[in-house]
Amino acid sequence: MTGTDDVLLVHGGTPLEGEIRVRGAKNLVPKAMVAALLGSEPSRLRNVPDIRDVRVVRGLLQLHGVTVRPGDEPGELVLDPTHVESANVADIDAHAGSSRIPILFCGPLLHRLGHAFIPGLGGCDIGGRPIDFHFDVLRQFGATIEKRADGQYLEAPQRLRGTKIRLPYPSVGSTEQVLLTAVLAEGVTELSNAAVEPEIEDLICVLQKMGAIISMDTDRTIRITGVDKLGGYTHRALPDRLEAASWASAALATEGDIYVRGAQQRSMMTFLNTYRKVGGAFEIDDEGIRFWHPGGQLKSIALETDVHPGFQTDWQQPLVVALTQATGLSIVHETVYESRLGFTSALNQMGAHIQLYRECLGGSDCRFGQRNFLHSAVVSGPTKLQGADLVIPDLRGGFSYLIAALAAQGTSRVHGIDLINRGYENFMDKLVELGAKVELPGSSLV
Ligand SMILES: CC(=O)N[C@H]1[C@@H](OP(=O)(O)OP(=O)(O)OC[C@H]2O[C@@H](n3ccc(=O)[nH]c3=O)[C@H](O)[C@@H]2O)O[C@H](CO)[C@@H](O)[C@@H]1O
Ligand SMILES: C=C(OP(=O)(O)O)C(=O)O
Repeated sequence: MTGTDDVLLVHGGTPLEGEIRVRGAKNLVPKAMVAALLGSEPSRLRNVPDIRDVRVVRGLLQLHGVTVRPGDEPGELVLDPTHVESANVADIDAHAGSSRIPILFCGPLLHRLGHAFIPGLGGCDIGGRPIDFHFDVLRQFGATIEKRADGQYLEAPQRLRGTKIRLPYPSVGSTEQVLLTAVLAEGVTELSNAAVEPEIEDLICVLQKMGAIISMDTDRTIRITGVDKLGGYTHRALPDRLEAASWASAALATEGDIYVRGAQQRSMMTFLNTYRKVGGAFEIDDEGIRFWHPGGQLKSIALETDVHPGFQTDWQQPLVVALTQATGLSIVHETVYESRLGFTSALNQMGAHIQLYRECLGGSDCRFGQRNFLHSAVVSGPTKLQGADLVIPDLRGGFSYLIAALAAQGTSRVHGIDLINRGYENFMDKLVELGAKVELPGSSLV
């Protein structure tokens, strides 16, 4: 989708109603694909969504000699790493800026080839997003790293060695970096202050199936005993709890009713508690979760994003749109990313009342309180939203703009919708299935 195709006209005011399905998690699937690189046999990954981050990783794996082909069932990939080889730097560099996943190729490539080239990373522009923890831990394993103009060059002169690591913050990517590196390193690795998101647990399940030895304590400590060789895996990816929550927020903001097939209670407990506090209704069965607006007024809340088991930061932006419809003052304290509230200025143009603050509002102090970042918000509601011209800033911000446009009176022009394909499978088809009145300019209602 490019040029004018990248604009969507959204005619708001219709509740979203019906059923959609979420497949494997954007924040697990590409990493499980990278894990396949560590094996000496093919792996089978099921429940793979057709999203851009998956395509990027597939391309990078293929450049390194991994064959990737569809498996027997829809959404299954077979990844064969038997002939891993060095890739051309210029070919890898063509993926610069496309996703955050390339950084996770470091450990597997160092084990398989003794060297790795990592291009500039992409991902959402919601903060500085440094990768210092990643390189600090890789150095501790024994890797050397050289930053050049086009990217990072890494080498492992000898087999990487297990080590004792304490992360300064429970970073998801850095925890995964340690896991993907430690499993084949010599000796034991002890990682403390690790992230323990459900996607990390699922990655550990993948690695255990391959032959890794990994234990998790209740105090954010993960111990990995390195092994000499790993095999392949067969794994069904856990469902995307972030996409599921986005549709749940869309149901609330548009006064709709959406059954999200595939949504799982276990990984969404914190979201579900918050949803209930706001006044949203849900019903859980074996196949998914139905989310709906039960009528009456929504309630304002105090919300703080945090690492798991806290309220996931990627749930924040879509839910804020629903909070514009709640009665009273809601407080949102974003503690994971320093710049994840900028998207609210467009909501204000649509009629919302959202004021940003540099202070840590709503309870605890976070890393950003003394550093001048607008990372707290007060949302006053309810406010009627009006259609507007919107430019999508990032993945979840983009989905939030779609929700806002659907909840608004009148027509919105949403620019940059291709970005949403990075993490939401077939979102246009799903919108149409739910009764949204959306239109690509120049064509009839889709
Ligand atoms: C592809 C993927 O899985 N993305 C998810 C992953 O991102 P990602 O793995 O990039 O997020 P991290 O958990 O690493 O980042 C959390 C915080 O740690 C900081 N940090 C991180 C690494 C580092 O080397 N130095 C550093 O300072 C970041 O700037 C951020 O403030 O976890 C985030 C937190 O749940 C989610 O929002 C993203 O959707
Ligand atoms: C921040 C996100 O993703 P990424 O880390 O891929 O940018 C997200 O999924 O909301």
